Amino acid sequence: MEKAIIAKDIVKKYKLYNGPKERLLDLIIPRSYGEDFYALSGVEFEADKGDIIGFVGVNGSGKSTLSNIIAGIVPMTSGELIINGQVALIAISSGLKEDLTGRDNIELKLLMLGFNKHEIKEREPDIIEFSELEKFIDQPVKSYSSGMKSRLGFAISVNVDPDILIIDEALSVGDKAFAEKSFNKMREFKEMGKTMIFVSHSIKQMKKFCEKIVWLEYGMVKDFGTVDEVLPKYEAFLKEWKKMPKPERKVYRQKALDHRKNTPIV
Ligand SMILES: Nc1ncnc2c1ncn2[C@@H]1O[C@H](COP(=O)(O)OP(=O)(O)OP(=O)(O)O)[C@@H](O)[C@H]1O
Repeated sequence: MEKAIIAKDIVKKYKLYNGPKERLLDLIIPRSYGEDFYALSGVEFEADKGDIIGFVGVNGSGKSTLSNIIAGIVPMTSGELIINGQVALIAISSGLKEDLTGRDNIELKLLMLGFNKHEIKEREPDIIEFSELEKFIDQPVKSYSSGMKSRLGFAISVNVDPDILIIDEALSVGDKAFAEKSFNKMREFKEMGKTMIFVSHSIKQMKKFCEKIVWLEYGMVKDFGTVDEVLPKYEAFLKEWKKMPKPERKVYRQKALDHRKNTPIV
């Protein structure tokens, strides 16, 4: 089976500062201030061409960081990432320029992807129609609701015909009818053999749509396998997690982080 994504030992390190002064001082005197924080460490998974993979995990587990690294928006600190094909990421307001109008955003995004003026004019009406933003398309994006931004982002991304489509929570905002239309579009993509990564807190959507699951926990892969293998375990965990009082969650988190400390990071 041809691979669309191979991720090996992906690490993303951020530096956390106590305020802007520390950040500035760290710039002037390198490595003088700030604390290392690993948003991802040792992340590994593979996607075959045509796979639909769900990223799950509680808040802050690293789903968006991993999505952004795969989309080339955020650089990784270390690791190896092989991507076969063009990637499009749809996240709430991802990559939209707030001061530009919806139409300008469409044109800019397509220009950046290498489409010429003629091709842009040809695709624009389909994008506007799909987004259902006809009345607002010449208004600045900063006046849009998060649902409207998500619709514009979705309409652009599916119309540029990517090989790998990442949808990060973009269908959790906005109306049900648009989400249904988007799911139909995604089913079309699936039939065309495109690879998709779907990030959502909705187990129902995961079951409906995904074939494989990457379960992230504090920046590490807790489990990777088929939906039938991984989702029941994740659901059982979530049930316990929701019942867990805060101090217990802290202990759980610490155990996971200690485990990571004992796992060498290359
Ligand atoms: N630019 C940044 N600087 C410092 N820390 C960051 C940065 N971006 C993300 N993080 C941290 O990295 C961790 C992973 O964040 P990420 O947004 O990837 O998680 P997530 O699983 O997508 O969470 P959610 O479900 O809440 O969207 C979090 O602890 C977050 O605070």
